[in-house]
Amino acid sequence: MTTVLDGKQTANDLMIALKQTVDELKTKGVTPGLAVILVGEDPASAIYVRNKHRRADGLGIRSLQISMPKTTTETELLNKIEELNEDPTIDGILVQLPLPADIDEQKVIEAIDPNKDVDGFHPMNVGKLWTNMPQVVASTPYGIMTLLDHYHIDVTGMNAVIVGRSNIVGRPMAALLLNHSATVTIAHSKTKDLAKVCAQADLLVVATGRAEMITADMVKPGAIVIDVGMDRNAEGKLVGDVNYAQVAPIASAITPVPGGVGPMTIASLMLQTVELAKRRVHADA
Ligand SMILES: Nc1nc2c(c(=O)[nH]1)N[C@@H](CN(C=O)c1ccc(C(=O)N[C@@H](CCC(=O)O)C(=O)O)cc1)CN2
Ligand SMILES: [Mg+2]
Repeated sequence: MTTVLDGKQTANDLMIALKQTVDELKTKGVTPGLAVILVGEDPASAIYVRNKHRRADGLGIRSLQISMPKTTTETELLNKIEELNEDPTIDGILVQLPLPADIDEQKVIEAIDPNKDVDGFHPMNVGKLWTNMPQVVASTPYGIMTLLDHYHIDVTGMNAVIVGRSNIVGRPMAALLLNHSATVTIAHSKTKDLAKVCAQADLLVVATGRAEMITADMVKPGAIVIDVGMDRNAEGKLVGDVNYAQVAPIASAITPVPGGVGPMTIASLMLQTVELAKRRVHADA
């Protein structure tokens, strides 16, 4: 029997407990504050930002949604970040990616106060993660670890293969799995004999952005398969990077798309915003 790792349900369960924590923080005079900046009109980004706002709202987190036009200059964006860095009511700052092409993404990420960098993308937080002293961790890999934990899956000693080397998913995923004592391989578009590498995996995490590219022959029977992809297939249907129909029957556990990793990404953002806000209680005490 294959276990479907239900990210939607898990996220809902976690948010019930988190609401209590937020309520407790409020009795101590701290309302967690999250600022989400969206530059331009990318329709998918607009949906994700709206979903983040809804989740925050439901928890009682103060969520500041800042929409800036696609004509925004890099300087204007940096000034806005500076303003939020200085705002004591804001615990977490996030700039929705991707940014318009004429804005330097790395420069923007590095402008965020590392202590408010709720996405964990700032080099200081990346460094802390890779030295196994994580402060804030990228939401998608953090959500995947939380989902595995929720299903009592211990990755210690597992052969973990990650397909994809992005700063948002692949790299931080590798660091987290290594910190949890998995044996980690990062595969990517230049990897030789990808099918053979994937077929060695006890845990396969796929984040390539290529619709249904992981087929049954690339998966070891009994493997745990985590699909980070959100792609459209030829019929325009939302699918993952894994061919679910082929792979689900041979996997021991698998995430669906939608309803797997995506909801956990947003849940992680909420969990870490509240963690950042908790430090305000200690600072004020
Ligand atoms: N600053 C950031 N930008 C981006 C991040 C990020 O973590 N920080 N990640 C992605 C987008 N993303 C969150 O921002 C995100 C994407 C998708 C989902 C989600 O819940 N997906 C649903 C399906 C949605 C659909 O129907 O289209 C699911 O998987 O069930 C949540 C968050 C890039 N940018
Ligand atoms: Mg860019």
